[in-house]
Amino acid sequence: MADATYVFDFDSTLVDFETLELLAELALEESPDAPSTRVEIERLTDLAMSGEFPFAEALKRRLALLPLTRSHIQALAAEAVLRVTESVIRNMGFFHERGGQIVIVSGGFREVIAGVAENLGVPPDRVIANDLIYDAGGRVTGVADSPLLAPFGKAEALKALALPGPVVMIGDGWTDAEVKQAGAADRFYAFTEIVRRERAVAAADAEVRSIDELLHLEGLSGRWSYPRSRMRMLLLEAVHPAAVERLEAAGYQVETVKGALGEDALIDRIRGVHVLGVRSKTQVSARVLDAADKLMAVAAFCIGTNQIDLDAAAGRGVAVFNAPYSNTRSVVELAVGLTIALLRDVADKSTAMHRGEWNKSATGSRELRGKTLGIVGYGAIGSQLSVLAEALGMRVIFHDLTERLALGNAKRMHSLEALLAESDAVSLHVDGRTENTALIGAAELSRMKPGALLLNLSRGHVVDVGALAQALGSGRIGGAAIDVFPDEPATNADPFDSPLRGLKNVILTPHIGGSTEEAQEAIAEFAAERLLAYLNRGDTTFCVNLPNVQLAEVSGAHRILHIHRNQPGVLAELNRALAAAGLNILGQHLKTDERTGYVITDVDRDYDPAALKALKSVAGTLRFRMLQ
Ligand SMILES: NC(=O)c1ccc[n+]([C@@H]2O[C@H](COP(=O)([O-])OP(=O)(O)OC[C@H]3O[C@@H](n4cnc5c(N)ncnc54)[C@H](O)[C@@H]3O)[C@@H](O)[C@H]2O)c1
Ligand SMILES: O=C(O)CC[C@@H](O)C(=O)O
Repeated sequence: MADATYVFDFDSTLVDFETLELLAELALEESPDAPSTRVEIERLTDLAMSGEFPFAEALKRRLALLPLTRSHIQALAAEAVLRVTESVIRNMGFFHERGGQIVIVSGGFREVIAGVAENLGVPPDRVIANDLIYDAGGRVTGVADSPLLAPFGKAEALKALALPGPVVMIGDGWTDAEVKQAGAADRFYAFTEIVRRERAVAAADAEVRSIDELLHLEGLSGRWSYPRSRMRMLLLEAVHPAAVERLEAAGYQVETVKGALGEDALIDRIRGVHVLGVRSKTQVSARVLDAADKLMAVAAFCIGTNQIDLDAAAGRGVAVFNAPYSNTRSVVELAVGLTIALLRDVADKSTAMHRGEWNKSATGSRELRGKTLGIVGYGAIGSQLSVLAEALGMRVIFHDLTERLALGNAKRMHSLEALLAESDAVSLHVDGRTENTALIGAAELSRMKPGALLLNLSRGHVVDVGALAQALGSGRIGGAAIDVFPDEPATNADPFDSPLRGLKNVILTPHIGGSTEEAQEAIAEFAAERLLAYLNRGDTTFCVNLPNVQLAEVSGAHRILHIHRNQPGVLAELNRALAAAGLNILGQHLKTDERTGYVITDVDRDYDPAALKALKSVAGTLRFRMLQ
């Protein structure tokens, strides 16, 4: 199919607008009738594009409605080069390499199209469009007579060119569908990246949602790479819309679900999904991963990744990402606020006021200043809390399993027991590894200072809540602020229960440590970028279960990504397979961890797809994919 001629429509195909609608905006800026005129122009455009009204007549009527001048046309031409469709931008290489095989045919205006055609490498004599006529004052008075204005105009104009090879027509409108119907094209693809017109889709050989899909169907993309718009992303747990926007803008298909899904429900939904996005509630177990026939990556739109079976994912070549710092500050601010609220008994006093009770008393209320805060887990959150607490006048001690830099005057404690014995308030910020289950149980609570406070904003299983309820009930512990629970409801509609309900000086929050607008937006942007870097160029920076490799965009090459079990001889066998496929290696990178290896190989453009299949059978292969 390499010798085909590719004929592209312009409006809503190469660019993301309809010419006359944008001209209406420009020309009617000052007009009091602008809204009604715009509606009429949109109506005529839709009628013409869906084939319900003759194109030439619709063009004439729309032009008559607008006080158009040369400067409006020039302004639109300048804007058009900036409004090229996302998937056209991604596939500039195709347009530049095959400019001589491409024709642009449009009922729009040559002056508007010329700059875009030039940028795409399409020669001026391969642009078929209308020429505007101006009067002496530069006002548009109509369009020059051309075959485009006759019935089946595009088809007739193309026939006159006697194009070589099979002719492939790509466009969003009915006049594009007519090109094949009138015998001027062999195939018609309904292009729906910008607008989906049912009548054109029904008449098409296939619907393509992007240029990537077109190239895939025409066998022109790297035959192993997969068009983005066919890649399905499933984002659960009300991930912030900024992520959806970013991923859709990059050409991927995104589905969202508000709450978490249970294991069986997720197993039902995961088939055919290429990327899964979760927050803290959805358990991505080995069973889920077994059912995930297409899964390439999982993004945790949060810090914790204990809800994901990281080893099982690595064993299937599935990359897992998170957003390790985007909500850190939000958690810290809440921990500080909760400590003050506990020291001043704010929650109980407020509840009493709501019942109509006035209890002005200082008894038991204390300042933060001078108190000792014991931080368990001095990672990103713990160390940031240390800085803020010290700035508020607290004395900070901490305990961590690994060596951590003590910030400010914070003092390291060599055991949890020593920390518990000295702290007025203990704040837990350990990670969610299973070994941390019941890290704070009855024995640890009994080692705390009488009346001390406990805060848990880490993971629910870290505290034995039954033991805590007893210690609070007996007055041994003076108060607690708990944000995370062993059993958390999957959605806001599900009920919540805990032995901590109803106890005095206990503040319960619904796992909102990281739930600020700032944090959720930052997480969405960070995690979406990580996913795109991995999908589009193989970059695994910040991946939590595969070796981290930072990679630049692929340019002038195909990139082969090969994830394998870390066992002897894989690289040698891979390179033998590449040599047998006749591939010239332009660059290669291997990184391993104790269980997995990741090889990135950039090869020159000429390759035989059949021979590449051998790469899949290299012993130890977990996953293999090709970028272009
Ligand atoms: N409540 C929320 O909404 C919310 C928001 C974000 C993060 N989190 C949770 O907060 C926790 C901390 O997050 P982070 O970003 O600081 O993680 P981090 O990985 O940067 O830090 C965790 C620290 O805990 C230490 N640690 C682990 N087990 C320990 C133990 N038994 N004793 C002492 N130290 C131990 C680790 O060595 C590490 O330094 C995680 O569990 C995370 O899931 C909760
Ligand atoms: O947003 C969430 O569901 C979890 C937030 C928090 O626990 C995290 O790990 O970042």
